[in-house]
Amino acid sequence: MRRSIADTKVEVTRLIAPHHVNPLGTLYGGYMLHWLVDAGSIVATDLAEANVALGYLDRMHFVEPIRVGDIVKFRSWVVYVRRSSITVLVESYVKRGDKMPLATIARMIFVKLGEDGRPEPVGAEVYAQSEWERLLLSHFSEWRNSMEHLLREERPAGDLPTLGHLLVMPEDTIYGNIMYGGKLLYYLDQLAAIAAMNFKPNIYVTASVNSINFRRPILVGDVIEVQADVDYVGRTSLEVAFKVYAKGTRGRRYVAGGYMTFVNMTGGRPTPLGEELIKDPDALRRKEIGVAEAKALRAVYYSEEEPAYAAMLRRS
Ligand SMILES: CC(=O)SCCNC(=O)CCNC(=O)[C@H](O)C(C)(C)COP(=O)(O)OP(=O)(O)OC[C@H]1O[C@@H](n2cnc3c(N)ncnc32)[C@H](O)[C@@H]1OP(=O)(O)O
Repeated sequence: MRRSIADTKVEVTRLIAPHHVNPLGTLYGGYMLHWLVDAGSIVATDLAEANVALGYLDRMHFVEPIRVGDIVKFRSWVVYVRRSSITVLVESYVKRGDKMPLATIARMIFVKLGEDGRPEPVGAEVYAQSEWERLLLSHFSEWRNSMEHLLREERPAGDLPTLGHLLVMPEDTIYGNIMYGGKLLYYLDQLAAIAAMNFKPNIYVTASVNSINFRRPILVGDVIEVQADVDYVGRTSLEVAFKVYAKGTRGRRYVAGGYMTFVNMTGGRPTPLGEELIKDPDALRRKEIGVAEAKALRAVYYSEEEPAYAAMLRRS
């Protein structure tokens, strides 16, 4: 089966309710992460016509605050297919009068699963028929093919402080007894924010997820151990590194890991943290890339014709 990238598009719209927002009145990052994974899972499942596993979520930026009563529109596309993996772009936008700025963007890699739960050929491909589709296909094929070493990465040896444990319940799952990636991200956003608050008690908002690798599946009945620590503090932002282990009848195994950036909004706007700290020198590089990308994303808007990401690529 062959479909143009444009033909894979899936749209979902949501209304923001009071229980979705933090004390500042802006949307909790965990809800947004869950909804982005929903939008990505739908478009990947639709193409694969089978179960798909979320394996990797690349830098995901929150570029526009969202408040109660906002209408948020999500659009997702399959932008590249390899043997058994499906690369997906998800964008969300928020209505502001007659304009719709980009609220978030996420790039995800899913893997098609066979009946036995193992990766299986997708059996479908996407092609480009317009200029923006060619731009995205060329960009994402290059990006995806450069990712292999990151997807296979085990976290470096050495533990971070253990922040908490969770028991995986049936309501946390997606297929059979596998924990849903959107639900894990929902919990991780809260736990990483707690790591930030343990470092300094402030009001933090999630600015970005700087990558997360879903290395192994987590099953119902597993106990998840979340380790997290602040590894970088800038003027008003800090990064939390986290590692996730699952413990159960199959022993203790490393299942996921990544980084999230939070901004101190205690003063109602980005507020100095009062001390700078660099535990992980790579965090500086992640921050520079993230800041540049978020700036580029703030300059593009919803367009009926194409993803905002295409406009951003043209400008860069
Ligand atoms: C929708 C959801 O939320 S699902 C629930 C959350 N996600 C999960 O539980 C997934 C946990 N991770 C896993 O189960 C495994 O790491 C998998 C299925 C992603 C990959 O399994 P592996 O045994 O490494 O697969 P294998 O070596 O056969 O490679 C198969 C494909 O997976 C890709 N792959 C391997 N690891 C990853 C990863 N972490 N992220 C994305 N793709 C990956 C490979 O590049 C290969 O792609 P290709 O066929 O297009 O070239």
